Amino acid sequence: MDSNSTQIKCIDVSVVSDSAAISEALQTLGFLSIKAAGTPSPSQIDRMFSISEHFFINEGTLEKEKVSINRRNAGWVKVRQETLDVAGHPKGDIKEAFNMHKFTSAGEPLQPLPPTLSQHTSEISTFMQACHSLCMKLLEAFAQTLELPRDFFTSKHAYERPQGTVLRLLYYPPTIVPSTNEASNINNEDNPPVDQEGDIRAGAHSDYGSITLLFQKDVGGLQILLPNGEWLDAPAENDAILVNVGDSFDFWTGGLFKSTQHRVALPRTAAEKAQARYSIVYFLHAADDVPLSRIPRKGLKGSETSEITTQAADNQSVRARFGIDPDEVLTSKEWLERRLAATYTKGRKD
Ligand SMILES: O=C(O)CCC(=O)C(=O)O
Ligand SMILES: [Fe+2]
Repeated sequence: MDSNSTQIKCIDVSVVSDSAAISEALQTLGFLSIKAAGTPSPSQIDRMFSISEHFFINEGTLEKEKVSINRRNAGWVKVRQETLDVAGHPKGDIKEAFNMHKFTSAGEPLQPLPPTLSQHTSEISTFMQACHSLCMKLLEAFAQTLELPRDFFTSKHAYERPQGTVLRLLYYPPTIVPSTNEASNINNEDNPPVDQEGDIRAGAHSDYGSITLLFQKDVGGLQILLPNGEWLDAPAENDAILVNVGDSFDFWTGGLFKSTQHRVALPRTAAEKAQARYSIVYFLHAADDVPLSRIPRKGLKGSETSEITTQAADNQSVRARFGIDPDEVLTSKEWLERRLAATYTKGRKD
């Protein structure tokens, strides 16, 4: 195990009751890695990567454009359409994405899907439900960690309540044309070619919801911002699911659980530049009307005992980073809409 994997706390989901380990991970890095999750199973994850690759490589641009990203955050995102770090990388992320809202409990999609995805609705639906159950297990463990009732967080995320939860397929194209080693002018003539110095695959950001499950395959690039300002390279481990908490937990816990910034760097060596990167993300969001208000402080184990932790938490909290007044309470939906409006500077469909 290299030093970077040791910095990311690894827990076995069957012992998810190890609340001390979870608590420490969420209060320091905001990320943890889980192995042996059981569900989604390794074969389900593999299948989702195949489905994703088939969509990004074989689906025609016309079909993709028909399902272009809309204001409900569903659909296809083209290269440079989303700008996660507007200040640092304003030309837009070098990635494509496809966002799917949760399907109905009967497995029906609630948005139009392109042909390469609509032939797999049943597998996609099962995968989403597996991701959701894993998130519910984690939410129960988080509640336990905070000495709150077991269903304190799960009740805010019931599968049938309207919410911003999405399954996102991500494709980061190669940044050079392997045969010529020239910068590739990625699938989109109106875009400038990739600039090795000034571009990024995904700009620095924190996630907006409650829990993020990240599935990676073979190719690294994810970097996590450490408290000392350095970027930690997160290894791409095919058999691990990387879990991080998003802004909602930061709001709920007053910054005690970290919604840590992260980014996906451009590949560095010629061999890496010629490679595409695929990842799959499940973004869990609380139901639309759930307020992102501070949860009872007595539940925040550690917050009274360590003043330093609390101060550090407050300084880096989402409220502090975005200059949000301590009295302003947003709902889960309002926060999501505010963040999306800031990052889709080039527009979305209605
Ligand atoms: O692709 C990845 O590894 C991370 C993507 C990410 O952070 C995001 O989409 O929020
Ligand atoms: Fe993210």
